[in-house]
Amino acid sequence: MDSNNLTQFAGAIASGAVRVVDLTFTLSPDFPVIVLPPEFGQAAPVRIQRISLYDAAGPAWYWNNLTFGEHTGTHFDAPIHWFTGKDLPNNSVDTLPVRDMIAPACVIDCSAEAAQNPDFLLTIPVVEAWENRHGRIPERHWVLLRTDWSKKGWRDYANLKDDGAHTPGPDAAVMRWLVEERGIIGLGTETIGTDAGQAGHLDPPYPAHHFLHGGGRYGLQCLCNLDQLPATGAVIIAAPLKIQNGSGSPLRVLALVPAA
Ligand SMILES: O=C(O)C(=O)c1ccccc1S
Ligand SMILES: [Mn+2]
Repeated sequence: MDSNNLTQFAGAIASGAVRVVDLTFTLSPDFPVIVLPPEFGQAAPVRIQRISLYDAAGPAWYWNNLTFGEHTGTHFDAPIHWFTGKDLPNNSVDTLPVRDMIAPACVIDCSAEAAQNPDFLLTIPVVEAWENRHGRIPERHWVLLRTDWSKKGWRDYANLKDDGAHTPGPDAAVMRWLVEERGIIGLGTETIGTDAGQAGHLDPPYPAHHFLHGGGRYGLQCLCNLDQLPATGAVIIAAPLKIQNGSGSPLRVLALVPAA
């Protein structure tokens, strides 16, 4: 692509000919974070501690100290996050190839199924039916699972019951298939994890994490506004913080969408 095309692309964004859709929740102490069984370590809650607000602590400036877990809010999972990806090269947020931070996306709308069943699992037949309509999922594409879960409001977001969270996600067979047969770059979900809330009972447990990160692929969680994206044609910008040896990070996720 020559520099002229890139400049024209920037012009298309400025003119609105290419829409920029924000797929990110506001990072807030009020946003729910994943709750693991009590015997395990937990994500630190988001804390925003004011240092000064144009006051005696800082007469001309406003700033804060931030505390948060790598896996809080709308965030990115790197392969090092899971044991299956722990020995892969360039597997942390500070070492993964920057070219992987911009990639096209396929959006699979399972909002009706998730509305009927909070434990809905995406399967190979559901994806094959999507491919019959929209074409085969190309390599190095994100698969974004639209469930409209992000519209539930923060209070009901985790949908925690006595036996853990009940939220939709992929089954094990489709995760192995998407990584090994379709070569996706990663899976994005609206829910708190790329895995279903009850994924600990699947085989292998947490199959999205298992196969994505074992295959050197990535996860995006707590996305919103997927209903504003076309089934194909959007390009995702997802650049995690460059945290030393980081397993993931909160980030801004943007979708570039050709104006209709
Ligand atoms: O990656 C995550 O945020 C996530 O969902 C997770 C984090 C840690 C342990 C298990 C899971 S399942
Ligand atoms: Mn995560």
